[in-house]
Amino acid sequence: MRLLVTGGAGYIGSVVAAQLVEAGHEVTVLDDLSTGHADAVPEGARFVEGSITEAGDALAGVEAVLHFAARSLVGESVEKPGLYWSHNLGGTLALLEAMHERGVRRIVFSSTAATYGEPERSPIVESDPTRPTNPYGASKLAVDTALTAYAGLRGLGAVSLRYFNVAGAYGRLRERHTVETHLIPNVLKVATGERESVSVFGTDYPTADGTCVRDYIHVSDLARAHLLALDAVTEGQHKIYNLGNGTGFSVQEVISVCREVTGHDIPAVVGPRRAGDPAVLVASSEKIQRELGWKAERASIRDIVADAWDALSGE
Ligand SMILES: NC(=O)c1ccc[n+]([C@@H]2O[C@H](COP(=O)([O-])OP(=O)(O)OC[C@H]3O[C@@H](n4cnc5c(N)ncnc54)[C@H](O)[C@@H]3O)[C@@H](O)[C@H]2O)c1
Ligand SMILES: O=c1ccn([C@@H]2O[C@H](COP(=O)(O)OP(=O)(O)O[C@H]3O[C@H](CO)[C@H](O)[C@H](O)[C@H]3O)[C@@H](O)[C@H]2O)c(=O)[nH]1
Repeated sequence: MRLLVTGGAGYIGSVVAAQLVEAGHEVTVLDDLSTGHADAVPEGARFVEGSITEAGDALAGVEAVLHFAARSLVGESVEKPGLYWSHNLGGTLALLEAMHERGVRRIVFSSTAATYGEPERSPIVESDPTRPTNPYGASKLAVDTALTAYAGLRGLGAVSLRYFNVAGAYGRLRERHTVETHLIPNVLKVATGERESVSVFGTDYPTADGTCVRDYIHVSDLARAHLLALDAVTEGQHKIYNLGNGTGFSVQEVISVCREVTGHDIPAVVGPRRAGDPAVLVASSEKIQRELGWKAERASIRDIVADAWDALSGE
């Protein structure tokens, strides 16, 4: 298929773009490089530098869009909510209008566990309440709502994938955020000497060791789900799937695995809680397994950390 990948110079979008090229698709990447890197765009993909608000020309001849471009820092979204509403919701609405004008009727969208907010139960299923606790999650939920409306009103075919904690690397493609907030890359940067220690944000949560529990999914397994989602897009329907491994690991457990993998003692400094962090976020991915046949191949936390470490330390 002829595909447009927005945000394809970013961490997850570049891995999906690479897998799409490998599968024989004709890929155009549209990215404004606000947080991405031009050298992450895979060989074999066409690169257009620009914003999703001006997607017109990049959509020529395109059959489906995979939409990753977004602002995605929870803390920044609390400080600058307008930026998140305008980029994530406003930008996506502009993209949807441009798609409509060009007759592009299929989209796969990067949604997030942050749409659920503080969960009532674990693991989280797709029918659970969505009560986001920050503008980032709220803006992503608003896009999900818009996709449902466009499917009903205009016959758009949409699949939203609600990622939990994405980690690991795909060959050389790894997390390279200038402002890095995610746990695993920050812990590994201690092992490379880029940071002196890692902060543990709170040890008084109602979990076994007092630190937050998250569901880490390998970026390669996550990317593969997008290829399945693309095949599952049905015009007039909006389908939503969680994507995680169904197993939670605490911050302390992740740091221990990073110590084992790197052989570095990785000093950890206990600090206060980070605002807005739920204690436990674990996905039920039973729906995508049942309906699309998705199955994780690199589910172990050790493999996830080892691949991230190989990519980082190999540079
Ligand atoms: N990393 C995670 O754990 C995680 C979890 C849940 C959801 N997500 C979602 O997955 C998607 C990708 O996340 P990521 O971690 O790869 O982030 P990233 O910052 O590495 O990638 C985002 C890319 O989008 C580009 N971009 C941003 N705004 C743009 C715009 N207006 N026009 C064109 N390009 C633009 C950036 O330059 C960047 O290359 C995001 O939508 C994010 O909200 C990520
Ligand atoms: O230096 C750090 C970084 C993180 N943490 C902790 O590690 C856990 C994981 O934090 P991340 O920042 O790696 O990931 P989040 O769970 O905050 O965020 C992820 O899940 C969110 C859903 O709530 C969004 O989807 C978001 O895009 C996605 O990255 C959290 O308990 C956090 O407090 C630390 O202790 N120290």
